[in-house]
Amino acid sequence: MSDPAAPTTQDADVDYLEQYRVPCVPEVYYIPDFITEHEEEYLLRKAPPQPMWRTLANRRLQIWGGIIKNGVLVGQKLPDWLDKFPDLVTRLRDTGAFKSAKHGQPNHVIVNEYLAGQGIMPHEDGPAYHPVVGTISLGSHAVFNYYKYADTPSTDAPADAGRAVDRTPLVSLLLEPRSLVITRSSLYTGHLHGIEERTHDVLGEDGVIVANAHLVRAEEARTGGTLTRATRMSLTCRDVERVLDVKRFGK
Ligand SMILES: O=C(O)CCC(=O)C(=O)O
Ligand SMILES: [Fe+2]
Repeated sequence: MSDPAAPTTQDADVDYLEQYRVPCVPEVYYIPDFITEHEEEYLLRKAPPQPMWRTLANRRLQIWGGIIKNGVLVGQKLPDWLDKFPDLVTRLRDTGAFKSAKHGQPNHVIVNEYLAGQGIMPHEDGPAYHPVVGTISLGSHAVFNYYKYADTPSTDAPADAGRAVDRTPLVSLLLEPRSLVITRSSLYTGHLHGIEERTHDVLGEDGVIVANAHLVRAEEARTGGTLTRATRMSLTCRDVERVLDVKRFGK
């Protein structure tokens, strides 16, 4: 079993993140083995309650931490499997990545599950979130792409409302099982992100050059080769700044 790469509180500073910095991309950090195999197994097989899945055309999802209405989170306590075992919230806080966020740690988690061949269209996430996103991958890898708009953004145009997208990714990252990727940059605001619907990813010169090649476990990212996708579950963890406290109504 691999050890988690999570830091202890005393080394929760910029240096911890620096070693995981993705070169040539502003403020993106890739941390392999952020969670253990045991934790991964628990999260995949036991944790997300079956009745909570919402099935969409190309993935299914659960949303934890509350509902966002008009940019305000109607907050609900995160379940134990996100903040006790595994203690993901504390571990994410201890990376230091959320230091500049209002609550210093995530309060909202989207769980997505993709079968091999499924993905998510290029999109923007909206303004409710502080521009720090922590994404944990479980069960399978994915190639995560950032895209730019094909036109020059006009300052008063609403985000992605009918604007053409340049379908050649600006940057691609390989997200391996048990890894964490932290994005704290303009890549989340003013750009789009997505995952192509594929059963296999060809890496290297004949396929995708990933910007985090030297940080990943898979040799294929450096030497070239094909990775076969399986079912992937992702946890997209964020700090929603504006929270309506409804403790008195809920658990
Ligand atoms: O599965 C992922 O890593 C991406 C999920 C995502 O972009 C979203 O839920 O908005
Ligand atoms: Fe997204």
